[in-house]
Amino acid sequence: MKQQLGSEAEAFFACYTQPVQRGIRLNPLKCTAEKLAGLLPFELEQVPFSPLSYYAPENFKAGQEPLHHAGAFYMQEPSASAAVTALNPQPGERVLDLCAAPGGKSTQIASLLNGQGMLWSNEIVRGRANILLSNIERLGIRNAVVSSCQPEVLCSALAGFFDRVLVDAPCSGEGMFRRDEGAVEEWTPEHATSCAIRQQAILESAVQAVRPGGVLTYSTCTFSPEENEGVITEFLKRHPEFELKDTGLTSGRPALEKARRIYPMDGGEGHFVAVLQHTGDSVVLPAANTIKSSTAAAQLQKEIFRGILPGIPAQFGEKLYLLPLGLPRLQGLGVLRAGILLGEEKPVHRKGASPRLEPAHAAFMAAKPEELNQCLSLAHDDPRTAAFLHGEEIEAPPTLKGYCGVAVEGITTGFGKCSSGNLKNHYPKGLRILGK
Ligand SMILES: C[S@@+](CC[C@H](N)C(=O)[O-])C[C@H]1O[C@@H](n2cnc3c(N)ncnc32)[C@H](O)[C@@H]1O
Repeated sequence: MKQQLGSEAEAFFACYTQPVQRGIRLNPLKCTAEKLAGLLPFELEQVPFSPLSYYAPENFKAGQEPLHHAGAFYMQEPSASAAVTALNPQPGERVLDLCAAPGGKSTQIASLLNGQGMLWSNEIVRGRANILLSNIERLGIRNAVVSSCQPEVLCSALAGFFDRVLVDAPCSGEGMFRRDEGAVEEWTPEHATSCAIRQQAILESAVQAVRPGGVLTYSTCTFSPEENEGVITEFLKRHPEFELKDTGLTSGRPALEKARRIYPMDGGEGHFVAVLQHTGDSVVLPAANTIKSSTAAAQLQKEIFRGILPGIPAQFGEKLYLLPLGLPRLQGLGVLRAGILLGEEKPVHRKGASPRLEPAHAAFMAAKPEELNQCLSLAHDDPRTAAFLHGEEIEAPPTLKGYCGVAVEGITTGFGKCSSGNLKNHYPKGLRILGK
């Protein structure tokens, strides 16, 4: 680091005697900056890497905040938000996040797509893909596909399909040293070299998925030149059809002239970001999906939502979905979720009876209160909010009957089933706040 930073090395090492920098990112799909500022127990101070991100105090316990359960924000290390700012996704585009769990950058991409276009979030490790999916659900993202697939399989099946691809690569994690002692213990020079080999391999897969004219953004949270400038220099040698573009970031400092390095003294824990543009010719797109519309899914959609949302109501096994428009073929790509999970068909053990349609938590999370047929509105400090998040039955106006959303401060946070002035709790057991 002394060699890399020269006269700034002292300032760099001095940062390691300071507390870790934490960040919180607004989810504009569900909340506004004014609402967030009014309800959080600290002042919002903007970070220099993304207009949606703010610093958070070291002792802030997000999991205890009803607004976190509502999906109003995502906790993200401040400099990590720089990669998606540089990726610069535009509403209506198709964007692939190839190494996506736990979902910090995917949920940021979804915020910028603003419900238009398609986000494909992939995570190779299945257990981590489940965490990614739960964050996609919590933030109410409607237009995402979540998969757990090998990058080479996914990217060759979806060749040329994406306007923008993000590779937020697994790395030696030097930018994590202040918050994760495990990262310090794991670090060896050999580990950095093996990471660089893996990063090259992931980029070799990713490159196939980018359409001509499209953008490939590479990021890591390490300072090692081998995994950053080294990987990009090698990539450009192998791929003359790509050129390095300016990241558009003004914070941090230049690397390879157009890429960007962020160090702890720049206001975040540390990141490297490079933007590569495909300058090649046209490509053959993957086959479109031909999915039959399902009447059960359409019916469940009507039971939950007031109006018709864009998408294709579809059924796979007992599960009912509202699929995003323009999906490619999904077979063999380890897809865990496409679009909104509306709910499930449950068999009724009575002769001639049609199956019961049971809504899913995810369907309510993706809705604004005004889009729901029924919704119980609570203030964040209403004792029923805490009781609901603990999994308890709560009081509701007797006029509410059947499945009903629960909104905290105007943000849908879950649902329940109302009868006789009570709401039976359907807040998922795994998400409940334990203890009082
Ligand atoms: C830096 S993390 C991604 C963080 C994520 N983008 C976010 O912002 O929340 C890198 C991810 O790559 C995954 N990964 C590990 N080996 C991989 C491989 N060979 N190919 C693709 N992804 C891999 C890891 O499981 C990890 O979730």
